[in-house]
Parts: sequence; C-alpha cells; structure tokens
Amino acid sequence: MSPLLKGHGLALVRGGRMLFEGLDLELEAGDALHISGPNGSGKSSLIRLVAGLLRPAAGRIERAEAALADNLLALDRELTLSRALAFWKGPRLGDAMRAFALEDLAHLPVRLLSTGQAKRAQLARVMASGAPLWLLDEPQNGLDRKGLAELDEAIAAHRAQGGAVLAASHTPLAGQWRIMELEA
Ligand SMILES: Nc1ncnc2c1ncn2[C@@H]1O[C@H](COP(=O)(O)OP(=O)(O)OP(=O)(O)O)[C@@H](O)[C@H]1O
Repeated sequence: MSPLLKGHGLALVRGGRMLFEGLDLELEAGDALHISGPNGSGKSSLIRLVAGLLRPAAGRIERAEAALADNLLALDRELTLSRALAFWKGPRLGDAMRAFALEDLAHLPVRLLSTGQAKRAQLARVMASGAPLWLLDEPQNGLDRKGLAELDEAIAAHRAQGGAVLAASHTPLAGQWRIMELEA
C-alpha cells in the first residue's frame, strides 16, 4: 500500500532564513507524527508546506487528499455553523458534528462562537471532509477537557479507519505518536 504522505529532502526558507533542510517524512495508514520544537522553529510552516500552501526550496512531496486545520477557521463567519460546515460538502458532516458536540450550536452564526467552540467547528470540518490525511496545527488550542477528549477520540478513530495525522503541538497528544523535533 502506498503511503498517505511522503516528503523527501524537504527544505524551506521563510523570511530569508532556512527553517529546515534535508527533511524526510513518511506517513502510512494509521500513522501519526507529532512535530514539536521551539517557537519559530517552523512547525506551522511545515504543516502549510505539506498542505501545498508554501513551496519547498528543495525536495518533493507526494500525498493523499488532505484536510487542514490551522490558525484560520475557514468557515464563513456570517453563516450558521451548520451552513458554514455544509459549504465544504464533506461526506461525514453528521458524524463530525456529533463527534465534537456541535449539534446545539448548529443554528448559531459562526461569528458568535467562542474560541473553543470555533476550534471544535474547525476540527469537525476536517473530520467531515473524509480526507485520509489530517494536517493539524495546534489542534488542542482553546479546547476544554471535554473538547480535548473529543479530539483524542476523533484522532484515534481516524487512525483506526486507515487515516493518518500530522500535527504540530507544544503539548503531548494522546496515543502513540512518532515525534519529530524541529530545531530553533
Ligand atoms: N509570512 C511569513 N513571512 C516570512 N517569515 C515568516 C512568515 N510566517 C512565519 N515566518 C517565519 O518563519 C519562522 C517559522 O514560523 P512558524 O510559524 O512556522 O513557527 P512555529 O514553530 O510554528 O512557531 P510557534 O511555536 O510560535 O507557533 C519564524 O521565524 C517566522 O518569523
């Protein structure tokens, strides 16, 4: 079976600085890779590179369909949550709204969501997409204890169903993760 993500010899320059070079990545079905490292080391940049939003200075990336949750919500603030999520036409919208306990918020405009509610909505968008590769930048930010448990459960279920996860985070994530530490 071919990997869901394969990056070879990746180098990335931002703001005139080489953030990393010679970086190899491989994720197969069920895998999870936790990118850690100090502020400014390039964790978010690596996630955006894999998403295709940045170009590598060197190296190659091949990957399956991916869904990204980064610092942009990517939901229309003026629509109700259910309509904003439906815009993405994900095959698993109902499951995702239940997984992140969003049913009671479905009729609220996105702009009224709290920080943690918005994070849950963003993670639900990723889950609803049905994409096999999840790219998560600081997925725990803003989540309360229940939200953290929902996230852990969603990731475990995604992996069990043959998905893979690449996550940047300052805090440990539940379950078995490979860890890649970027240097300052
Ligand atoms: N749009 C940009 N243009 C130029 N440089 C940028 C841009 N965005 C980020 N950088 C620089 O790239 C470097 C890596 O930033 P990045 O956000 O990837 O780090 P990070 O490891 O995710 O940090 P943190 O732990 O603070 O979230 C930093 O030096 C940052 O200043």
